[in-house]
Amino acid sequence: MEYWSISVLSIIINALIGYYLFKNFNFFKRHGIIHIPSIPILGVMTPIILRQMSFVDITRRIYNFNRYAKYIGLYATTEPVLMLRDPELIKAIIIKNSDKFINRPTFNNFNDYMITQSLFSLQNTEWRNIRNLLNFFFTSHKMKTTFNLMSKHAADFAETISTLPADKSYVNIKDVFDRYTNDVIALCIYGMKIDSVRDPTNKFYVCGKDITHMSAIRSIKYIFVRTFPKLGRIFNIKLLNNQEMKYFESRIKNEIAIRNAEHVTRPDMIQLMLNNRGKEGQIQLNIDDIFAQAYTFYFAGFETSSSVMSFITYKIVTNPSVQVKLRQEIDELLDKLNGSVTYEAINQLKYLDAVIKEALRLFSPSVVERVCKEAYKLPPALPGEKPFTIYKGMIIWIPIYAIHHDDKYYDNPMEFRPERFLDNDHDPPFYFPFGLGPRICIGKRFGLLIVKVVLFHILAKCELELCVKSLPIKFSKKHLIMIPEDGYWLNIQRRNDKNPMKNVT
Ligand code: HEM
Repeated sequence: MEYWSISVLSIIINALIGYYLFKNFNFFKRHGIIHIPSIPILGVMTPIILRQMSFVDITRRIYNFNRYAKYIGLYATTEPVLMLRDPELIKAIIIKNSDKFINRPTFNNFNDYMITQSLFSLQNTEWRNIRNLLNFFFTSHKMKTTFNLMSKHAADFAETISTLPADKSYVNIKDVFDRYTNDVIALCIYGMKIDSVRDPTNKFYVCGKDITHMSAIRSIKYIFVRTFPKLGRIFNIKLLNNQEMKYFESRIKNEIAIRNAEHVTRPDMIQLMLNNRGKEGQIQLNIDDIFAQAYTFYFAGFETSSSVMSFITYKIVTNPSVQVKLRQEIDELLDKLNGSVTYEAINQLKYLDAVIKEALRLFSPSVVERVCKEAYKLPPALPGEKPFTIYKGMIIWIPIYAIHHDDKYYDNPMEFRPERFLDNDHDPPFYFPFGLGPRICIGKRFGLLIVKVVLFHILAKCELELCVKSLPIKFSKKHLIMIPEDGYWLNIQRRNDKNPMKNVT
């Protein structure tokens, strides 16, 4: 090819790339919408990519950009996104008009089956059918059965950590809770007995931890595929294509094969999906679909629950009067029940419930996302401005964390004060740590139970204290979700005061 034709071709390619990268950049200015300034291409994700700021802090900065705006524009990389600030508008969109905002931004462009087929990513009728099927696992009736499995496991776990030798009693509680959560999810959702607390190199745990870990490289791939879906397809970029994923997949599929061969049934979620096979009019899932959902529940439940446990423990240890009150409440219940604990009884522990709710307010997820299915007209963001119509395909963010930290809705929002949730029949109106509308977290009951049960057993048996390695918790700047930066260390001792928990069942 001649020199001049190469030059022309490269000018055209560069112009196309430039157009593609910058075509949206004036979107909000053109529409006269208040928006947070950011640099082109990387947009508000710049501090995440440079690891300067955690994602929750970024969302709070955008939210606080203007205290009076009903919504604020932003560029998440090259994509224009609308962050809704006004709770009434949020409810109108996500609850009253949920049919127009039922889906999350598409993950269809990912090249991993377990991502595209997961309940998290599915859209419209496909999502609704699977959600209806899986909802059954999270009914309160089903949770009672799950409680028995969970409580036995948690009692055993509390016994193990309460008897650590003195030189090992400084523990990284995040690591310990990771293992505990792994084992409980494996038991209650897959029907598999794993003991990664006593067996630190347990392969299922090691692989599970790897495949849920948003490493720097995975986060970059994730942002890249979301920003340039077509290129993601062309280069066949996968997030979960490693040995650990293959091992995890083989363990779940093997469990299914054993059940098929031996006609074994278990009260878990895998069984729920298997039982649907061959039933007329019911959704039929093949083995890959079942695995995709199994993976989703691990991915969605593991880091969230374990981080919440760590954050709550941190708040308990740094507020000793809270630990005393919790212990009193738990001891009184155990006295009353003669050392045995039931699903109904644990759910009556009002102070424990308030501590968990308050911790979930302070450490809630950053945002939930929806994508618009049909044009939707909004009032002006600020008085005197023009109304704006959200277009089909536009992404909206609901900033849970920022709303939970807004002093308009919570007095001294940074303060840990469980009393906010005591003596109220209803949660505060703008409280939604599990999201909202029809796509609210399906695992909410399970997540609350797993946290409640483990705290109950730990506080009944152990004394938690700060240790020389305890540092204030910081959010990781390496992750899109909120997790403590370097774990969290504390000292765990067996309780030696009056303790009715000697023979707890
Ligand atoms: C305890 C901590 C947890 C928190 C704070 C949490 C929070 C959330 C949030 C904010 C969402 C998005 C909701 C929305 O878009 O409106 C979500 C979705 C979801 N969560 Fe959770 N979650 C937790 C535990 C769990 C557990 C234990 C499981 C499973 C065992 C789970 C499974 C899911 C699934 C599958 C979805 C997607 C639901 C759908 O699209 O239909 N979560 N969660």
